[in-house]
Amino acid sequence: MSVPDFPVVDLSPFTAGGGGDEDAKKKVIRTIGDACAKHGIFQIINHGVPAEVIDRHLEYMRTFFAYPEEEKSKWKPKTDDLFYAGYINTSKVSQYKKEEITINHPACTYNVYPDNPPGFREDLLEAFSYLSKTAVIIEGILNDYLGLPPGFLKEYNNDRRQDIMASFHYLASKDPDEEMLGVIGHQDASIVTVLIQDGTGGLEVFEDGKWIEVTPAKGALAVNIGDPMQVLSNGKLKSVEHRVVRPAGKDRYSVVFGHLVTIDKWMEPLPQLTINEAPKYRGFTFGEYTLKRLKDLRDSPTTPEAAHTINSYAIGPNIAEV
Ligand SMILES: O=C(O)CCC(=O)C(=O)O
Ligand SMILES: [Fe+2]
Repeated sequence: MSVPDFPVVDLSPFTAGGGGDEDAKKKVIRTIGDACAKHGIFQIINHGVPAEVIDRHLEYMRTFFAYPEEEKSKWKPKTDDLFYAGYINTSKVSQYKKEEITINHPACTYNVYPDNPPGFREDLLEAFSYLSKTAVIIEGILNDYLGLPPGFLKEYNNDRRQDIMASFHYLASKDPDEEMLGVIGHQDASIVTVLIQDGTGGLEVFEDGKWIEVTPAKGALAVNIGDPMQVLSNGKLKSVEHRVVRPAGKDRYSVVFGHLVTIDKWMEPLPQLTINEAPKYRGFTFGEYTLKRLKDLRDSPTTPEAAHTINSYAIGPNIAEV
């Protein structure tokens, strides 16, 4: 089921040469902020990432993922650490029928870049750079929506080295009885996630007790709020629960850009936003939260309650329902 009211926002007041008029900018801030408060997700057009860059990256992905396993496996992660980059086929190690190539910020020492197809490395870095710029714009918009001092979030989150981009290939399901989920329901560890979806569909969010499809709008990127933003905003912005259902008989390609904070960062509801209301979360480091989540990913907790989420830091009852 799809819902028409996840807004598709025209970001051009912020991307078309930067000289957008103030009223147009205010309108965008209000629409995006309200969407994040209500749904935690929206789509953007005129987002500053050229269509050629998106198409080229998707084309590179199709070529790369069509290679035999032994070729792709040349670009496996360098280490067995919880933090990794490179090629992984998750369908080999879990029920998730997808494969992925992940790069972290170019400054990251454990990045692995495929040489094949030629130019893929440059393409990955180009896509990373564009998606990062879009994420920074969205962070600034949320800063203003929350009434924070100009540039406050940019200053707070001024180290980009933990940012990550994962390019996914979801394998088409063939058997009607096969598990259809590509990614189970979860909330992201990002401040914001910027997502390229091909036209296939399959992204769903959990709202009002049901799963609702986020139908890809033409030329649009999807953007969702992650846990750290829900904590910093004291629950004003919603870290949306979402999942991916593999469309029957069709391969799906998507690119997930996580605009993160560094692991040393202290997370708690911002003082500016807890003047008139009590904090809903206790403080924690991003590192502690991330390590516990990555362990969950590896060890698959047997019940949803056992999984590490921001609710583990909630103060007071029923905080899950913000
Ligand atoms: O592939 C997608 O569309 C989204 C995947 C996702 O939610 C994630 O990797 O966090
Ligand atoms: Fe996600």
